[in-house]
Amino acid sequence: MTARDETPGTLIVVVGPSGAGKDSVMGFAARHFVEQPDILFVRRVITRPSDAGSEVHESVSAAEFEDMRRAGAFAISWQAHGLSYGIPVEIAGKVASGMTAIVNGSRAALPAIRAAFGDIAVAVITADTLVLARRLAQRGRESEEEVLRRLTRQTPDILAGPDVTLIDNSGRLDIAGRDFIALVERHRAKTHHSA
Ligand SMILES: Nc1ncnc2c1ncn2[C@@H]1O[C@H](COP(=O)(O)OP(=O)(O)OP(=O)(O)O)[C@@H](O)[C@H]1O
Ligand SMILES: O=P(O)(O)OC[C@H]1O[C@H](OP(=O)(O)O)[C@H](O)[C@@H]1O
Repeated sequence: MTARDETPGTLIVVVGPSGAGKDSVMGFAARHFVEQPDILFVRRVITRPSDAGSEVHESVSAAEFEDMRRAGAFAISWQAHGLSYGIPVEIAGKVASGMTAIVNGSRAALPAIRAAFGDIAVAVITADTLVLARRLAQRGRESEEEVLRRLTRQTPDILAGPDVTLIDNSGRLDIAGRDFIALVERHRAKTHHSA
């Protein structure tokens, strides 16, 4: 019996290079699944000001983040780009109770996320390198230097694996968004069948 058979819900972890459109694709799906009680878009805790970017997150200071981490507030936490990110510990219980939870993850933290949650689904959002560069420059959230660091960030190769689905967002957002919605629906159907 696999962990998926034992766990009614699924954690869908969205990863991919900076600028590929993880937040945009998740936002598209969140509008589609609005008021669906079994679908949860996880609000991350991040040491980033709340007015930076489109992601709705809980913004905390570095000291507050460390206090929360020590108190066991996170199912998993990681660091990247000089920031700390945490997934609230309550999410594990919600997945165990049958919800389909969707979170913006990290390629580098995938092994730790798998270790914490067991059987997960991974959605890799990709886009051509030139598209990434253009989008990050246009978004304007980071300095030119930081954009360059993001474009050249070295991460483990996670494109293969039975739990991995690739979604190309080089083109229109609604095309990638619908592919992602279909992925969520597939996992949701598994939950309903095992109930
Ligand atoms: N399909 C698309 N077509 C045009 N612009 C897009 C598309 N998808 C995303 N964008 C834009 O590209 C920029 C990067 O998107 P987004 O912030 O969603 O990426 P991300 O993968 O979450 O990046 P990061 O990891 O840096 O947070 C944003 O300004 C967004 O509006
Ligand atoms: O490069 P990898 O390890 O995939 O991801 C590192 C971090 O970068 C992105 O965060 P942000 O929202 O752009 O700050 C991701 O969401 C992740 O938390």
